[in-house]
Amino acid sequence: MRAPTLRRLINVIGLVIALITTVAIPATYASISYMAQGDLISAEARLNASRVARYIYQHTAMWTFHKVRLIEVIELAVSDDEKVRQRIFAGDGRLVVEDGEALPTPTMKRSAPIIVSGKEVGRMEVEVSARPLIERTATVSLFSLCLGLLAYLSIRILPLRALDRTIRQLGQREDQLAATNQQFEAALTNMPHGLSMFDAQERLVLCNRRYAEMYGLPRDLIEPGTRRADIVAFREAAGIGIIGTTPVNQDADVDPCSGTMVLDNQHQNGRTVRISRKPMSTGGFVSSHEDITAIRHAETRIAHMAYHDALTELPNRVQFHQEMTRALTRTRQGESFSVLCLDLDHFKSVNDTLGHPMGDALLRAVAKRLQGCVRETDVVARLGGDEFAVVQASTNEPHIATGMAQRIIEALSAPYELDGHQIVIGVSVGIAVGPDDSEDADQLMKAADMALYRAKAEGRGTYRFFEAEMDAKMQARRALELDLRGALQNGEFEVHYQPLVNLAANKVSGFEALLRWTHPIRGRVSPANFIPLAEEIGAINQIGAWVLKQACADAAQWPDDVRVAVNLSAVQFKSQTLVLDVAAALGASGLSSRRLELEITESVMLQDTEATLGTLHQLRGLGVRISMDDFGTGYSSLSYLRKFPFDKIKIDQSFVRDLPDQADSVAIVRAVTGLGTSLGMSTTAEGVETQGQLDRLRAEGCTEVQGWLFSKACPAAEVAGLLTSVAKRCSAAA
Ligand SMILES: Nc1nc2c(ncn2[C@@H]2O[C@@H]3COP(=O)(O)O[C@H]4[C@@H](O)[C@H](n5cnc6c(=O)[nH]c(N)nc65)O[C@@H]4COP(=O)(O)O[C@H]3[C@H]2O)c(=O)[nH]1
Repeated sequence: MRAPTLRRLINVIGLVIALITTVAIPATYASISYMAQGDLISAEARLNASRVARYIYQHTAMWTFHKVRLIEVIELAVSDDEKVRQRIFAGDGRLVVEDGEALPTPTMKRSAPIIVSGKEVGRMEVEVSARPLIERTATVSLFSLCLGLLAYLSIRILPLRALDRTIRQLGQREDQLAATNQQFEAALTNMPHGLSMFDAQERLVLCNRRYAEMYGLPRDLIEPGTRRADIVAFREAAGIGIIGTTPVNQDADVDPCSGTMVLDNQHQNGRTVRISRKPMSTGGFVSSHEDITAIRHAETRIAHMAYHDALTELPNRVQFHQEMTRALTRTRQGESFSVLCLDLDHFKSVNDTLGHPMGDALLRAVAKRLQGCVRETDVVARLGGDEFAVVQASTNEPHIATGMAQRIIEALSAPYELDGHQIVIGVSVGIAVGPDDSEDADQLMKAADMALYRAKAEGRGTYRFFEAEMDAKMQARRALELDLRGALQNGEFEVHYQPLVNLAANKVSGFEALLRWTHPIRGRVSPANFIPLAEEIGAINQIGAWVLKQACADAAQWPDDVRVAVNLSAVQFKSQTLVLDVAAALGASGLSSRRLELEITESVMLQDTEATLGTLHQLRGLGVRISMDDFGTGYSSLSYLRKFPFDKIKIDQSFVRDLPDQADSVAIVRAVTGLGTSLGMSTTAEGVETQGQLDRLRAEGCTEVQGWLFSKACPAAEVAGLLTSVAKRCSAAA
C-alpha cells in the first residue's frame, strides 16, 4: 500500500476511534443514567402509590381532602436533600396534592397507579430534574472528548510517526541502494573485462559495456532477456566466432570448490579471450571475459626472445646449443655434422667509426647473407656481438663443410651498401666436426672456437678445421695468460731502450722504450707475443702505466736533449685514465713533457675517432710529442695524417728491409720523407740493419733512424754507455 493511502487510512481510523470514544461514552453514560434515574423515580412513585393506597384504604372517604396527611405520607419516602416534586391525582385525573418546589428544567416524571381494593383510585406522580444528569453527562462527555482526542492523537500521531520513520528508513535504504547500484553500474561499466550473466534458460540477465564492445554487440542484443544463441549467432556472422578452445589448466580447468571454469577461446578475428565461467545457484552462470591477445603475443614474443636474437631474429646461443645436441643425437645413426664458428673481421671499426645503428644494420645484412649460404636443414645462429655460428647437417664428407665455409667467406666479404656507405668486412671461420672432434655440444663449440682463433691468428678472412694440437695451444695460451697477470707484481718486467739517431746531427736524439718480460721458467717472452695477450685480457692499462712511469723516471736521468719514446696501445686509449697516467708519470719523474714522445699505431686511429682525437689533443696539451708508428702498414695511414698533426712519422721496418735496392720500397720511403717535410713532421726509419739501408735513408732525407745497426734495445743502465758508443758509430757510418 502506498504511503499517502496508508496515511489517509490511519487518519480515518484515528478519527473513527476518537469519535467513538467521544460520543459513545457519554451517550452510554447518559442512557444508562437516564434509565437508572427513571427506574428510581418509578420505584419511588410505586412506593408512594402503595403508601398512599394504604392511607386511602384507612380513610376511604374524603381522602382527597386530607392533603396535609397525604403530603406527610409521601414526604416520608423522600430524603430532605432530594429535589423531588410529587403529585397525587385522583381517579378522575384531578390534582389532589402537589408536594415540592418547581424543578429546574428539563425534568423527568414517572407515575404509578394507586390501587385500593383492586381498584385504581388515583395516580402517584414523581418528578425530578434531569439537569444533574445532564451535567454529569456533560462532564463525562468532556472527559470522553479528552479521551477521544487522546485516542485520536495517539492513533494518528504514533503510527504516522512510525510510518514516517519507516518511510524515511525506506528512503535512506533506497538512496543507499541507488548509490550501491550506481557504484555497481560504474564498476561494471568501467571494468576492463567483459561481464555477462545468463539465467537458467540462457537468457541475458545483464552485461557490461566492455562485453558489448568485445563482441561488437548492437544495443538490441544486450537487452536483458536476449537469447544467448542469438548473441552467438551474431558473433559468428560478424567474424568473432570461436574457432578453438583451450582449458587453461589441462586437468584442472574446473575449480572443484567454486565450479569456475577457465577457458581460452581463440576467435576468428585472431583475438584470444579468457573466459571465467561460474555457475549460479539459480541455474544460470556469470562469466568474465578478458581479452588476453596482447598477453599472448607478449608470451609468444618472450618465448621467441628466449631462443632468438632480437637484432637479427636468428636463433640465439641457447637454441644453437639445443640444435647441436639434437645433431649429436642423430650421429648415433652414423650421421656427421659440422659446427662453423664465425667472427667478423673489422666489424668493430665499422661500429666505432660509423656508429652502432650502422653496426646493427650490418649485422642484419650479414645474417641475411648467411641464411642465403645454408640449406633448410642447417641452422644459422647469432651467438652475440659479431659472432655467428652454423650447424651444418649431414657433412659426412669434409669438402661439404669446406664448401660452406668458402661460400660464407665469399658472401660476407662482398661489399655492403648501407645508408649510402660502402662497407667491406671479412669473416674468419673455425670448423669442428661432430662426433669426430667431440660428442659433447660444449666441447664441440670449444673446438670450433679454437679453430676460429687459429683462422684469425693466421691472417683472417679464412677458415680452419679444428686439430687436436690446437687444444694444446689453447691450454698454453691460458697458462701464459695466467703468468702474465702475475708478472707486474712479481717484478718480471723491465724497460729496455733502443737509440734513435738523428742523421743531421749524427748523435742520439732519444731512445724508444721497449718492454721486456723475463719469466722465471719461460725465460724471455717476446712483446709480440704478450702485448696482444695483455691487450686482450685488459692487463695492458696497468702494464702501460707502469712502462710510462718507468720510462719517464729513467729518461729524467739522461741529458736534457735526449728524448724517450713510449709505445701506447689502442686499448689504453679506451681507458679514461690515459691522460692522467701520462701526467702522473711526468709529474712523478720531473721529466719535461717536451722530452716525452708517445708512439701510436693505426689501430688507435681506427677507434671512435672523436674520442681518440680528443685524447690526443689533451696529450698534446700536456706538451708531449705524438708520433705515428708503423706508418704505411695500415690502409688509411695517409688519411690519419690529415686528422691529427703528428710530430713524427715512423716508417715501418718492412719498407726499410728491402732498401737500398728494392725500387718500391725506395719510392715509399721517398714519398713518406717528402710528406713529412711538407707537413712539418720529422721521419724516423725503423729496423735499420745495414750501412746500405742507412745511406739510402740519409739520401732520401730521413730525419732519424733506429735499428740494430746502431744498437739493440738495452737495459737502462747501459744508456749512458750507448750515448757515447752510438755517437762514435754514427760518425764512422756518416
Ligand atoms: N728485425 C729487427 N727488429 C728491430 C730492429 N730494430 C728494432 N727492432 C724491433 O722492432 C720493434 C720496434 O718496436 P715497435 O715497432 O714499436 O713494436 C713493438 C711494440 O709494438 C710492442 N711493444 C714493445 N714494448 C711495448 C710497450 O711498452 N707498450 C706497448 N704498447 N707496446 C710495446 O711490441 C713490438 C715488438 O717489440 P720488440 O720485440 O721489442 O721489437 C722492437 C724492436 O726490438 C732491427 O734492426 N731489426
